[in-house]
Amino acid sequence: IPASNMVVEKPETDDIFSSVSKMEALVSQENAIVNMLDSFLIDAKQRISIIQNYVTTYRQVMSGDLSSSKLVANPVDAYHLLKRLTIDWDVVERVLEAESNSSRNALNHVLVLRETSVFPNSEDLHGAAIALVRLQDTYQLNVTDLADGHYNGVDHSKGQVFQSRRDLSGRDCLFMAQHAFADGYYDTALQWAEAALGQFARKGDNYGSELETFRNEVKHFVEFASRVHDDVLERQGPRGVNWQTNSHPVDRQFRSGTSEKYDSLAEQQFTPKLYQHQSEDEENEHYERLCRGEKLRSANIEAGLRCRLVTRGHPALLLQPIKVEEQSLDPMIVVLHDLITERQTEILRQLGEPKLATSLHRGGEGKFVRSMIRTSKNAWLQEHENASLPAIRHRMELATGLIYGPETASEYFQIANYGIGGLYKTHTDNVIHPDVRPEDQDPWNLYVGDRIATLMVYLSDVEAGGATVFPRAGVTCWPRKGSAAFWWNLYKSGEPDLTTRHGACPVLHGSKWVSNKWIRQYDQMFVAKCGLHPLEKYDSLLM
Ligand SMILES: O=C(O)CCC(=O)C(=O)O
Ligand SMILES: [Fe+2]
Repeated sequence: IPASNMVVEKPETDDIFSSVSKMEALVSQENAIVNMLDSFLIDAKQRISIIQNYVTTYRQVMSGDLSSSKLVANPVDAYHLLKRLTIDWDVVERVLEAESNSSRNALNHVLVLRETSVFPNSEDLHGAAIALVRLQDTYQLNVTDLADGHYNGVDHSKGQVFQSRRDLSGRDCLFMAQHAFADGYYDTALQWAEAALGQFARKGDNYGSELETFRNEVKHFVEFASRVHDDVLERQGPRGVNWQTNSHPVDRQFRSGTSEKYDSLAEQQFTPKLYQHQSEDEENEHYERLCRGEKLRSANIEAGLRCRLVTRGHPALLLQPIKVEEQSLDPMIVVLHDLITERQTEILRQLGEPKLATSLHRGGEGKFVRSMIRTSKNAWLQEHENASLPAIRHRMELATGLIYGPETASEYFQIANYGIGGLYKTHTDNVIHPDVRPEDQDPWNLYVGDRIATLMVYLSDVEAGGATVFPRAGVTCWPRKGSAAFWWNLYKSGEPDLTTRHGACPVLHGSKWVSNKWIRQYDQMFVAKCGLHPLEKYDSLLM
């Protein structure tokens, strides 16, 4: 198996939050635990009532100013005293013993589950908290509404509104505030802290804390976070690669002295910077705006985009043409509607599901790492694993005019599933890196060439969020089950075309599945020929 087709190493303890598919397993897990606790509770209540009876009877007998000598003077009472401390006490003792066995059993049951099957750990909880903080920020959700479990979809024209079963408590909001702060969202950290007070004042918490104590906790956090907020704003400005603040300082005194400076900073308006290099920070800004569905291109450019049916005169396509929607002409990015059938999307998902492992991406030293830059799980499928796969591949070949068959021509099907807030920050799909020496490149990549093009099929709809965006090209593709996005990663000269840098937006609601097919350069030499000019580009689909 070529090394590059297997970039996934299963981490020793795989997290759960990065895939909705894994999260689903937790639901039945919790159900089993609660059923067990339920029967524990029924028995326990019986046992508690026996103990309660013992105590109540004693208190009844001893009520008033009854002295010990009076009690034992009465033969019936004396008899009862002896009975309580013999027979009755035996029963209570057995009940207490049963109680401790039973709670130990319940505990063991959960401990075994924890050892042997999917069970989240604190990393998962932090992952989920960071995901929420980022979703709020990316989609500019109202923090107070979100604390109430209430949020709008991304596409405002659809008017979708989501409501969760439970809201966030004051303490949950403070937890979010701390995560926002640690992740450099100094502005939203303060909003979360404010929401924390609101929620706590209205509903208290489950742990019995006093409002006053909680207020103090929040106050300390806010004082510290505000100082850092103002300091960062003063020194570094309101926004950078890994921090953001409000436009003005929180501290009023600080604000009044230097207000003009901040006013002018706040007035700086966003103007799209397309088809050219973007700094990391600019790229992020474009990414987020596109994720929210903002249009960054002129109406003029969008007016030139067309839909077409492609047949290439091929019999199979005459019967079932490819429905092409141009998303961008330069760079060429197209969506192929209904490329594969609903049934085929299900097959790909089902085959991928049991193999999902946390996605890795290339980190600083060229090593594959897992991080919050790519939060999803993925799996690789070889064609022989299912009889439907060659047919899917064949349709892809017809659609794009490229060669997929031999091991050297395209990679296995990669199946990916995104979890809560799952995303993949802007990147290129290229695997040959211009700044890495040839001897340090993966020899397989040098042998078969770079990923000349990407064909990515959406295997699910996504209720909200989860678009694929191209910050330099100003394009947003919305997931639709069975449809695919196609673009070129290389110029005809073989140089990487960085205008197709792209990313996956965080999933706001739902579960997103995609399947990637990466086509390698050298086997395409007779169908995707090289050009004469270094910046010459390929046509959308090879005709
Ligand atoms: O999921 C998406 O929308 C994009 C995925 C992607 O770019 C990748 O897997 O390389
Ligand atoms: Fe990609």
